[in-house]
Amino acid sequence: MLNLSQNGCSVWVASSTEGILTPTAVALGKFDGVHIGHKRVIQPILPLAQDQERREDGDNLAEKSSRQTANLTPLESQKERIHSTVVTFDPHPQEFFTGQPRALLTPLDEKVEQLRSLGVEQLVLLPFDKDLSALSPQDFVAKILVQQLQCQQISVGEDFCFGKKRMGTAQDLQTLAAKFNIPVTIVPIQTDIHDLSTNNSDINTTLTEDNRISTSLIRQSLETGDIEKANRLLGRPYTLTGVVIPGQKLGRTIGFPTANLQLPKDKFLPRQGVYAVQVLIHSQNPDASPTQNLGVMNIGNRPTVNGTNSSVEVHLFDWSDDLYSQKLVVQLVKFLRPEQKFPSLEALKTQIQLDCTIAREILASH
Ligand SMILES: Cc1cc2nc3c(=O)[nH]c(=O)nc-3n(C[C@H](O)[C@H](O)[C@H](O)COP(=O)(O)O)c2cc1C
Ligand SMILES: Nc1ncnc2c1ncn2[C@@H]1O[C@H](COP(=O)(O)OP(=O)(O)O)[C@@H](O)[C@H]1O
Repeated sequence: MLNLSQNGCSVWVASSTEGILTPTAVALGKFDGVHIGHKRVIQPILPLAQDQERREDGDNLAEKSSRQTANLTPLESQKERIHSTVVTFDPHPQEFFTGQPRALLTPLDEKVEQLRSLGVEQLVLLPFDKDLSALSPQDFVAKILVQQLQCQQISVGEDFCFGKKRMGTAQDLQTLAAKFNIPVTIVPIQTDIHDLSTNNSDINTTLTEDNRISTSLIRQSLETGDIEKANRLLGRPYTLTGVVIPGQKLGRTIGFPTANLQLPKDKFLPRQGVYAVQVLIHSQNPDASPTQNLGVMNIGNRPTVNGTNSSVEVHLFDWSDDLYSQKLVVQLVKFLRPEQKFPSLEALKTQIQLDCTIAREILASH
């Protein structure tokens, strides 16, 4: 069990159901990206929403809460607090079945940070293995949700599937959980309204799977460099978070020092090329607030200097201090151009100067 905390708030992260905070209100899913559709699924289990549901649920809930708090000392009633819990699978089920490592929009640390900012108290990573994948929907509900998680409330997306061969649907979950008096909220799939209102006049052709807000639609947008769309679907900027490591020390010789980022191995990278970015610099002092800066980023192999490996590097505007070992959170704003092989360092330098001018304009009006 890990307690990852920041700014005084923390998320309990458990890699099994042992020793977790119970009872729980559970949002179930993979939640890669924690996009706006995911947030709608998580929202009903947050403490405020739980209170509201309790108020709205009249007699039924009055009876339930008196059952929970009757004859309890304040400490005991605190123990009975329902803990908002996101339950997900590790590894990603697709990785388990294909054996192929899967790049993620939000590797663990980023997912925890997003959940923390939403007010989620606990993240349980169910080890996705042969045993878990073989559980029937009935057993999943009885053993995992009821017995181990002591679940009192559940929220899932409309397309949620669970149990052996993904046999159980969200409706099945509702029916099975009802036998244990556990209410299940089924959240409708969200669509990208921007595309519906701007792209097409024929509404029937646009109300397709293509407009569903999903992790794969965000991945596609990032792959094509459509950062505006990815950010819209995420409800926040797509970010690359890493620690600054040394590079070839060439940047400073052309007047554009670049902080090279070491990213988690499983981080999903957007299209290679140059971007306008906003950057949060976290100093090593955990109590200090991050500083916000603007800059340009290149993702690629640096063919001009015969680079062999892919790198992610950021040049910050109006900055000249050392950044080695610091944590940067780079927020992508706009894709500017693909990476190119220039005939000389001088030609590369001229192009980077132009990139900076364009990026400054974009970021100023952002
Ligand atoms: C805004 C920006 C654009 C870049 N564009 C290219 C490019 O088109 N082609 C290329 O080979 N390298 C490009 N680079 C990478 C440079 O080659 C790299 O920053 C330089 O070699 C310094 O590397 P170092 O940090 O290892 O010293 C770009 C870097 C930045 C910051
Ligand atoms: N404006 C800036 N943007 C990015 N890094 C900067 C800047 N000014 C100073 N630095 C520092 O210089 C380093 C980059 O210089 P560079 O010559 O490109 O070396 P390296 O190849 O090690 O990245 C960064 O890691 C950081 O410590």
